Amino acid sequence: MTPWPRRSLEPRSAVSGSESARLTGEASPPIGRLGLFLRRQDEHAYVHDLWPDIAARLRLLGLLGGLVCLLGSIVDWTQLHDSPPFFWLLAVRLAVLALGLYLWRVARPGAVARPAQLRTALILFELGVIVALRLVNLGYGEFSPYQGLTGLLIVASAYAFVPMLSPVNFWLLPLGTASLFIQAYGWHHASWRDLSALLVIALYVHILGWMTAAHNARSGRLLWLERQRLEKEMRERRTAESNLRHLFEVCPVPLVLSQQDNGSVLRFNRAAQALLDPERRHTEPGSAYASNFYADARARSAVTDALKARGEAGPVDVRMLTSSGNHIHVMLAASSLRYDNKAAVLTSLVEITDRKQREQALTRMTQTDALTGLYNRRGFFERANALLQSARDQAPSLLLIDADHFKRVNDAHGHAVGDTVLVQLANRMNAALREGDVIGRIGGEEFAVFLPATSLENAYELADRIRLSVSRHALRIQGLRVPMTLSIGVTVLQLGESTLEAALGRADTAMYQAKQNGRNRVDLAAASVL
Ligand SMILES: Nc1nc2c(ncn2[C@@H]2O[C@H](COP(=O)(O)OP(=O)(O)OP(=O)(O)O)[C@@H](O)[C@H]2O)c(=O)[nH]1
Repeated sequence: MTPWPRRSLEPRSAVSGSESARLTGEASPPIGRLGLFLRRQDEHAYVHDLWPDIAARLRLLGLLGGLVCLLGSIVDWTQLHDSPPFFWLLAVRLAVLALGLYLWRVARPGAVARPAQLRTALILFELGVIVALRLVNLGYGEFSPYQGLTGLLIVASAYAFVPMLSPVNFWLLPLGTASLFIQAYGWHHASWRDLSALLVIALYVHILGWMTAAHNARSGRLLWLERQRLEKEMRERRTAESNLRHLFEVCPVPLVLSQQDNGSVLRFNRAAQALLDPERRHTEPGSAYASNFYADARARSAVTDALKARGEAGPVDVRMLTSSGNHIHVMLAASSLRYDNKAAVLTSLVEITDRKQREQALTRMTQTDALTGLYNRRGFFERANALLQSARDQAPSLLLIDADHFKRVNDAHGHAVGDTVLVQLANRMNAALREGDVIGRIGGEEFAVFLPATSLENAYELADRIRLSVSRHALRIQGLRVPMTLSIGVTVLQLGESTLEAALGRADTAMYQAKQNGRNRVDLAAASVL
């Protein structure tokens, strides 16, 4: 007999709410004292669902029980030979076999699950066995304690083995034993001495049997409810997952799901595929890496660092590279999550290339001198100050260049020619510069040049080259020969100087000094020694 936890030995009040609800969620069907569902439709669903197991046990019971009952005829023969009681007992045993076969048929392999029919067939078979046992006692015309013990053994196996499908199954077993005692005492006049020992065993078998059967019935039903709940949860989870997957796919915002550890792309949604991989080169999971799509490694590591530190990054504007090699601008936001039990990153992208280009065009406009195409004053200071902040090992130098007697050009040839002179001067200066130098027109006929990592000596040489390139070859404008000269002030910045202002003041003084000293000159700022 199966052991069970101590608390289940005590008869229970109906576990309608608490336990089954705790195990199976709010709306669990109530279970009664006998471990059966209180509602018929719940019992029906339970048997229907566990049909293969329940039917297998009952068809074995029907077939074996019926055959064993028939085999009892051999014992009848040894007792009764070919007397009339032998034949009517044979008829009774055949009837029990028929009921057993009926139970087998209802529960046969492949049969349609019919819980109500199965319940009836089981009750009929049990009734048949009880009636047959009583008639055997009657046919033998005597009562022996061995017959009583055999009956109790059958009862004990029934409690342990037969699945209880209705309260009738519980009541029939003690009813069968009670009928045995009534028959033994009332019909066969058995002595109380013989019956008392059997009565103690019978009470023990029935009390233990009821508890075992009720415990088994309850455990089976609770397990079934738990399984139902889990299956429901799984179904709901699968539905939620499929909805999410669908939403992910059709979401108009480009979304990329990637592994956090190596950046391997697990999935693009349609919009992200169209944006980052228009030629659909990476349709298989793992065939692309998120890092491939960043145009700027620094932006990529900023996003990665933020994800590691806070679990999310952005929104931030990032330049990206599509799989076809085009640069695009996106506003990127990313957050860490778990996917397939691994750390993953969901990145959303909003393309802002047009906006960015408009912004850049606008910025260029506000930073550019419309006449010469050089930086204007604002643009020059923004660019040069940015370079100044990043100056590390060698200090930069600054030139301030002013056209000499420019007013005379305007006066002599008109403003339009003056404009062209400014453009040609800008071109000549530009031609003398290296890549990385920054030149701007910061006043009417005044230019500034920022020379990153340039010594005063080199800056002086460059300034003089510029001066000579203008003074040695007069400008030619619409057939006019316009000789021009430049006065240039030169200064070097100190490492650690945070703005250009002081340096510009020094260069301006040096340039003014050059004017004073006769123009067409390069002068160094005071305290600057070559
Ligand atoms: N054509 C033209 N002239 C300009 C522009 N901006 C400023 N100017 C003129 O440049 C001249 C500057 O004259 P000044 O400040 O007296 O200087 P300068 O004649 O070059 O004499 P010094 O600087 O002392 O050598 C003025 O006549 C301005 O009108 C411009 O964009 N186009």
